[in-house]
Amino acid sequence: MESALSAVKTARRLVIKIGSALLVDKDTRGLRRDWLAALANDVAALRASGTQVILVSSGAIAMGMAPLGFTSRPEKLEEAQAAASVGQIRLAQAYQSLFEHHDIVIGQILLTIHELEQRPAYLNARNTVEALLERGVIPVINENDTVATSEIRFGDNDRLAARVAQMVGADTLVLLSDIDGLYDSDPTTNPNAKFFDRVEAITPEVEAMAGPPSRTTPGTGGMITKLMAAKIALAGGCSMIIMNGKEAHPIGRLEAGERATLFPATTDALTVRKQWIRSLMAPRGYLHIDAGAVAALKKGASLLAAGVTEVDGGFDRGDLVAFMGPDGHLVGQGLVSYDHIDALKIQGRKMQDVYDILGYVGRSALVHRDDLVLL
Ligand SMILES: Nc1ncnc2c1ncn2[C@@H]1O[C@H](COP(=O)(O)OP(=O)(O)O)[C@@H](O)[C@H]1O
Ligand SMILES: N[C@@H](CCC(=O)OP(=O)(O)O)C(=O)O
Repeated sequence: MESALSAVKTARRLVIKIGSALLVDKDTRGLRRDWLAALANDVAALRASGTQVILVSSGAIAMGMAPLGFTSRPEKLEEAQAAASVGQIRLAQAYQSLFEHHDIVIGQILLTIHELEQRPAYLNARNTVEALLERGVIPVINENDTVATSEIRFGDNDRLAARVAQMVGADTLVLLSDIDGLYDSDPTTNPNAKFFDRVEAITPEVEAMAGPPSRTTPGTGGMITKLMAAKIALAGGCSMIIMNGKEAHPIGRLEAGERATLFPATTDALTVRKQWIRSLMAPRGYLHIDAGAVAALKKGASLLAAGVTEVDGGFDRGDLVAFMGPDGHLVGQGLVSYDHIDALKIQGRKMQDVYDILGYVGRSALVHRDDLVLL
């Protein structure tokens, strides 16, 4: 049976969420520099073993409090946003300088719900993460607190991390928290609370264990937002782990047998994605493809522009298009990487020519193999 450790060890793509309470000392309000340096070590080890790591880091508001003279987390949105503005730049600086010691280049991405829910912003964000990972860069993601208004704000980074995990098709999401996992009631108030090392489903009974959101600690979410995150992650085919990250080297500690709560996914991210693509019913366009392309798709390849003989319809990048074989039959469908104007220009052409034709290099295939299904 999958354990929290194997969910980390076998992940090709791992999202690690770092809560505010870990990064910022609750008494001094300063950065826990040694802790972050040790985390950089863990991330370097994961990367060396071939795991792609994406970090979702809170801490902007907490880091901006001391410089602005706030002694508690500001209640007013504009004050929290001012703190985030001051704190985020410090946070990024800290990541940059501490990860540099391990020859790790980091890239900052600040997201709002908009980018996670609306195409083509979603596709741009996803492609940026892909481009960073291809180059060995560790993306460090936070909510863009300074522009997100209250109605469209996550506020906690648990759900943001789960949406990111879903967006990048991560296998496992690790929430590093100030608590080692889920108990049947809040263990900070009930010393007899029972710990779970595995939760198969987020039932109403499980949700009732989490209690209301916390507002007292440097973090914001409490256990309930972690369970909401688990629902999002599991729906995306991503397993989730809650573990205590307070002590240095949390990932190393997991390897040494430290306990954690695992929410195991019952399916993988790619299967979920393919099921979703299969369920889509309204193509915005048609790509007529030759016999060679049909054979390549059957072997699991991406659809290259070279195999396309005709482009029909007015579609945008990311829209659903259907593939028609040489005999006029429906072969499959997928999410296209170019809009119809550019697709028309590159149809039948080799990918090497795409730059000359379009003046930019898009994704290497017209429809990537992860974005298509045969019907
Ligand atoms: N059933 C529960 N199991 C574990 N923790 C719980 C539970 N109910 C409430 N909590 C509280 O949730 C807190 C974790 O949330 P939070 O402080 O927001 O963490 P983070 O900063 O990692 O986002 C714990 O410290 C604990 O007080
Ligand atoms: N984006 C906010 C995150 C808010 C926050 O503290 O989230 P969490 O650590 O999930 O409780 C920040 O950087 O301050």
